[in-house]
Amino acid sequence: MPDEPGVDQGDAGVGGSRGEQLRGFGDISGGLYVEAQRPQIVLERRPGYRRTGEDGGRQTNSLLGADRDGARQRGPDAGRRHVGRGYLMNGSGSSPPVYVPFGVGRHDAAPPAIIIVDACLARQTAVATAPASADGPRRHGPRLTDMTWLITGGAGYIGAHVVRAMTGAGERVVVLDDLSTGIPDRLPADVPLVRGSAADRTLLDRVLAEHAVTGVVHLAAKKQVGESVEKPLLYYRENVSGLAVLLEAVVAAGVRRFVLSSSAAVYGVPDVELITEETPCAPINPYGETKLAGEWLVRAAGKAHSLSTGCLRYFNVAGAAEPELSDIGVFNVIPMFFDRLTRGEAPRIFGDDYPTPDGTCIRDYIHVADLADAHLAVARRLSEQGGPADLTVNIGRGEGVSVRELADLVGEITGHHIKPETEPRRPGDAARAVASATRMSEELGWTARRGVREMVESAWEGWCLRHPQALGT
Ligand SMILES: O=c1ccn([C@@H]2O[C@H](COP(=O)(O)OP(=O)(O)O[C@H]3O[C@H](CO)[C@H](O)[C@H](O)[C@H]3O)[C@@H](O)[C@H]2O)c(=O)[nH]1
Repeated sequence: MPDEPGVDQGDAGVGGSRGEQLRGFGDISGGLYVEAQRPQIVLERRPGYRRTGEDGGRQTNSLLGADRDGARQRGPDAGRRHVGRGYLMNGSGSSPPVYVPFGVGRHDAAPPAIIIVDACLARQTAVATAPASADGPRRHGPRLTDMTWLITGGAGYIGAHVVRAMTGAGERVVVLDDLSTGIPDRLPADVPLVRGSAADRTLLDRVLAEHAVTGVVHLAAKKQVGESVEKPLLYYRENVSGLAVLLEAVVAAGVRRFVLSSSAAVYGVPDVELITEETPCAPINPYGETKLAGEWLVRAAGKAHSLSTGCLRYFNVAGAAEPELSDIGVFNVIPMFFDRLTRGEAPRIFGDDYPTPDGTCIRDYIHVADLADAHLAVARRLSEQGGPADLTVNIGRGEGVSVRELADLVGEITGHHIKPETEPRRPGDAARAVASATRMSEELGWTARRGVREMVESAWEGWCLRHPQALGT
């Protein structure tokens, strides 16, 4: 094993059968068990993770995450970084690389850790500390989940909130984002970011293996309705063909959980009070079509390849958990109102002759932080043994708000009381699109906690951060 600057080396036991010991790196082909005598094979001295792709180059023969000196740290971080996990790679050159996902307890506890590895795919499926020895009880390390989630599009507006929710709940994540609209600064410093396309098979193979990914949350996609009408081929390529490439990589890597970001756009313009997951899907634009085709693809792949899948149909997403994470696009009604007000212009209401109480369209707005929590709930459900293999859920609040009501609230919160102007209807708008959110609450116990006021307030804070002039106009 070559020395790397700043990297400590230890002993590894890698066995062709349980208990057989080798030193350093070994070939585990055919072996069911890997037993690490001193789990800290190679630890980065600096805390946090190395980044790949963007600035880190290839990672070989290194563990991710732990800072060996962390045990002696004081303060809030003390002891927190002692979960060593990562992978070993057989880099002999004579045989294909074998990746051994690797998880251990606190290194100061140093119990021999038994890592059970799937024989075919060398994928970690469980970690347990060794039984108590004769010289006293062993200290058990922290329970480790065996999941690492790849979040594609994790540097985007919604993706960054998903990253925040999942890492906040103790999940291990890695982000893949081409940064076409994503912003690296949205991510916590210790979340690995790989820059690249979620449809790049070579990159995907590497990332899935190097990070020992066990589940994928796929958010990277094109998402503008109008653009999809002008560029349907681009939307089908990105949202459908690209998804097929990702699923091929996922299946080949033996990843078993897949969560897809879908949209209420799959329903089209149904004439119902509440849209349930059983409401027929009839998208009216290429964006909605690609989301529906993506769902089909995911479910079919799930059935054929034993993938547990979840498709989340988002309704109208708004707000921000922190101002820095807010949406920078001006494609939806709330930022479009802010934009007009900031320029001293009247917000526009597209149509006030709909068959609704005040004549304007009704939508179901969902706070992005609630939406992110819903991803966590679905991801965890898929991780549970016996969880549904195929879950399709609306993510909304089940409450409608009209455009006029929203305009009034925006005026109140921003202090910009410019009377909205009414314009002709916008083609393709449904009079009403409100979710039935009962499946999420009944099956997963998830319900949205934040209301529309909180969405507008937090969105406004984020807007003012980027448009300070909005406060002065
Ligand atoms: O300046 C504006 C902007 C929008 N609207 C109205 O506000 C409502 C919401 O419009 P958005 O563009 O914010 O959202 P949509 O409901 O059209 O679409 C959103 O929800 C869809 C799912 O139904 C898709 O997910 C889509 O990507 C997402 O933007 C619509 O009635 C629209 O006509 C206005 O009156 N004035």
